[in-house]
Amino acid sequence: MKLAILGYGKMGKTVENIATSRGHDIVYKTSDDIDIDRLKQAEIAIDFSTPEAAYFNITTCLENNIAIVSGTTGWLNRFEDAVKLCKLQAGKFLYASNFSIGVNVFFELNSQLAKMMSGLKEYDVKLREVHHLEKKDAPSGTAISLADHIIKETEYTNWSYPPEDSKNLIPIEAERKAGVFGFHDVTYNSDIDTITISHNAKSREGFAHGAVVAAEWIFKQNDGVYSMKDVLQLNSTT
Ligand SMILES: NC(=O)C1=CN([C@@H]2O[C@H](COP(=O)(O)OP(=O)(O)OC[C@H]3O[C@@H](n4cnc5c(N)ncnc54)[C@H](O)[C@@H]3O)[C@@H](O)[C@H]2O)C=CC1
Ligand SMILES: O=C(O)C1=N[C@H](C(=O)O)C[C@H](O)C1
Repeated sequence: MKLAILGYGKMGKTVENIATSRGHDIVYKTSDDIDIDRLKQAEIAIDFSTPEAAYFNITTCLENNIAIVSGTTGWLNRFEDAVKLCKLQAGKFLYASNFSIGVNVFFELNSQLAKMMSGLKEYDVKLREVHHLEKKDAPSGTAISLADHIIKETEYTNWSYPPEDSKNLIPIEAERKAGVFGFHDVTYNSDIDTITISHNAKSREGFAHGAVVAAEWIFKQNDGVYSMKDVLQLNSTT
């Protein structure tokens, strides 16, 4: 595939290595405003930019008939607008708060566990995420996805950050620590015991690999808005 990389930072560079090793051509990469003529040389774009830039990058791709895969977090207040534009333009758009296969398995586990815990009123849930010091947004996109998945299965109505002590809200704690690529855990606590599930990323390879696999997958699909669930087709009941 002829690929454009929008956001040539830590993730953009890891994507470049993996995409090149899988035989793709990087025809355009930028860490700044898009040059549309250069973007148009690509068949598909992968965006790992910033919360401020992502929406513009995604919509610019859709307006120019370039399929777009985005993993940028912290811009989702505009997600529905991007979905509308994708449908209007008959484009291809895939978003994931986390592209790693392990985290997508963890998402399924989290939903299953939430379903099991939903009737057990003696337990309270909380989420925790730890990331490297350069991360711009908090809480992480992955933590928000985990909270949204729990909300779907239980009586919790929303999440809180910074964490609030409220029965209806799922508290999310965020910590910034050197060298952490991405750690998430979900804990159910009662007076009797504690149940915790967690995921720890050992590098950025898993995120970048998943994003390139998602780009290869969407390249072969019809127009539409897709998620990693569509790509991975994990064998689950949720
Ligand atoms: N979905 C997933 O699996 C993952 C998502 N992320 C997310 O990806 C994003 C990027 O993460 P990192 O690479 O660690 O950050 P980074 O700060 O290393 O890289 C971001 C790059 O975007 C550039 N940039 C700024 N304005 C731009 C614009 N208008 N157009 C294009 N590029 C622009 C910056 O100069 C920088 O080089 C973050 O939102 C992060 O949360 C990170 C890892 C995995
Ligand atoms: O910024 C990061 O590094 C990461 N961001 C994503 C998020 O916000 O969930 C995914 C991963 O945890 C790494």
